[in-house]
Amino acid sequence: MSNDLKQDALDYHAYPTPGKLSIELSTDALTARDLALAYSPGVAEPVKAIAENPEDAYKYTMKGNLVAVISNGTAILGLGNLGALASKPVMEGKGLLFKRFANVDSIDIEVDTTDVDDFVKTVENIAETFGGINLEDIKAPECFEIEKQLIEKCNIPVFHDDQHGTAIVTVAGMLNALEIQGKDIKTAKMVCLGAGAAASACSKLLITAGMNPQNIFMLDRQGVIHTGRTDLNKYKQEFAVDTDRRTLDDAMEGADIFLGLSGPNLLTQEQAKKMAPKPIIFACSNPDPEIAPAEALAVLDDLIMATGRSDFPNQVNNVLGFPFIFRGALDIRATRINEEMKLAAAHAIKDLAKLEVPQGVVDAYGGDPLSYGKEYIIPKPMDERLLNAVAGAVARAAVETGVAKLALPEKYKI
Ligand SMILES: O=C([O-])CC(=O)C(=O)O
Ligand SMILES: [Mg+2]
Repeated sequence: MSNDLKQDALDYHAYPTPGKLSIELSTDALTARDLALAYSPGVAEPVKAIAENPEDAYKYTMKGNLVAVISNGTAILGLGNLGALASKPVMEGKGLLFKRFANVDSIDIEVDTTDVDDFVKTVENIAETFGGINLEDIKAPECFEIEKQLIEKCNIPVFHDDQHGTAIVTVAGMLNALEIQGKDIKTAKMVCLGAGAAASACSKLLITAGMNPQNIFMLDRQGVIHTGRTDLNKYKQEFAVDTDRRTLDDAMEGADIFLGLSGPNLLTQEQAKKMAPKPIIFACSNPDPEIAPAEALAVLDDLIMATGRSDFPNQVNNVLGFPFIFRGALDIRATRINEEMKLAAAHAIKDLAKLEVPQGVVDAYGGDPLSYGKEYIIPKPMDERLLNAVAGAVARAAVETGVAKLALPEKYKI
């Protein structure tokens, strides 16, 4: 990152007040009567109503539009385990995006423990406060167990964004990239660098979308995950393939797709050059990709290149997913976010990229024309159509699969 950007980023967080969020009142609190209603004695009435009927919490409190963004800081972006407190700017950032793009209120909670049971117990005990729980930047493999247990214990949606948000957006962008390059997902060969939360979820959703598991070479720090390895946990074992390829160099030979969900600068130009014609590189490590777009494009002129960043074309980042997915889930009071809802979100994002781009979006991104193609495989986060398209798709899928407690709102009917 340039020194300018670094200092501007620190200033952005420091001024005009520290951090990126604040809490506003949503009712009048001007008169003595207002206070008598808002607090003692009036507050006793909603208390009694909720005690009698817990669903009334949605009617009388902010629960229904409130998401908790919860992390323990063990996998902050692609930066690694920097602790709970250091994750707070990212979690506040997710809150900013929730509010800015989908008018979802959120509060970040940094839980200072690396113990799975401790983490689950903490979240379970506070879950009722919220309409949904967005787990963020928790390292694998703990994140898998944490999410599984919390989904079982909570009757509100629990969603690990780095797994499913990233997977939904990746599948959306990948289907379009494959189409533009004239490749078939059923035969495309992919190298997935990284074997953490995002890598595992992206690979699974790509398999659901048609990719052949035998065509995926996943690599962790030890190299290709293959059936001969004895050091694999059960989550990595799912991706073990019978191959004699061992290193990233071996794996890249003839690959159609490179999907990076690992760390900065781990793919060289020499390795990129080994790919098949018309390759696709999604270098999604944040903030610094596995290979810089300029470096990759310098050696592969027929490449489709995407990163997780907003300052390059093709931003494949979970910001295109989580605000709208929760909007849809909250609007029909979903009890969970199931596979059908995830796939519906991916297809909604994919399809939106093919529509003409409104001038407001073009202007917001510097004025250069944007149309479906190599440098525009996925909509821009500023595209206001995402809200209705993705939230609506999620809400409809929830109703169809029987996990919605409310009827489909008029605005989502098609
Ligand atoms: O915050 C972002 O830009 C995307 C994300 O969830 C991550 O990298 O962990
Ligand atoms: Mg994250």
